[in-house]
Amino acid sequence: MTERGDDAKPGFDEARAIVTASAPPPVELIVPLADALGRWTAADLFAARDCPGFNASAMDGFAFAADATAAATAQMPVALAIAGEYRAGHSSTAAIPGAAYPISTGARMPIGCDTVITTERARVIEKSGQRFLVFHMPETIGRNVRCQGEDAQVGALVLTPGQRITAEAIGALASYGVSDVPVFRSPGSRSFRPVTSWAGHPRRAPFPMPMAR
Ligand SMILES: Nc1nc2c(c(=O)[nH]1)N[C@H]1C(S)=C(S)[C@@H](COP(=O)(O)OP(=O)(O)OC[C@H]3O[C@@H](n4cnc5c(N)ncnc54)[C@H](O)[C@@H]3O)O[C@H]1N2
Ligand code: MOO
Repeated sequence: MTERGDDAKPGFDEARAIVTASAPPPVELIVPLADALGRWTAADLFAARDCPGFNASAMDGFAFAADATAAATAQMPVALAIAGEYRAGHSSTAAIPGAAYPISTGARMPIGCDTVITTERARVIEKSGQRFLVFHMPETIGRNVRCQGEDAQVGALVLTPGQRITAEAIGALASYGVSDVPVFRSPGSRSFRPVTSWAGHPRRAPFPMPMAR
């Protein structure tokens, strides 16, 4: 930083040293996540749960086990009987082997299903009142599925001390089940002692600061 060249006033580094020396050590607080925006972390933060918390569909479509489509060709298509239904909020139950399930974005995958085809790509036929999902080629396993813990696993280190809690961090912490956040109390004007030897002129810290919160 440039020095001011004015003997009556300290240069930047000296001024900073004076202010730093007059500041008390930072105070740690635990605040609810909703009050953490803009603060600085005071400790390591760990994911409190897996994110996603369960295997979920990333698309509206049909869930099935990709294995069941392995033999599909244009000449010998594979037809999976459409059963049940999985909507967001439903619990997961065991799939009938070889069946396909209508599923919505965010819904839990049926146990035993590992792949989702979107409604747009799905070819559905009906025979004698039963609907079938038809494949003319094998489907890639894992497509359109968000796996439990793929963003963060419970216990994963999410933030280290001294990091600014941004809006993005708030969203991530909420997803990871973190509800209370260790932060440093924001400095307030009352945190600083008056500076009494400022080139002989009693002064206070020369800039306005927010009150402690
Ligand atoms: N077969 C396909 N599936 C999906 C596709 C696709 O192209 N084909 N796109 C995927 C993508 S990308 C996304 S993103 C998701 C979107 O699904 P969501 O369920 O997340 O979103 P919506 O259907 O729009 O539902 C949102 C729902 O929330 C209501 N809303 C909006 N704001 C608020 C608020 N502040 N508080 C409460 N509720 C709110 C809104 O009215 C809607 O009802 O789909 C993939 N799947
Ligand atoms: O419309 Mo989306 O791309 O997952 O947010």
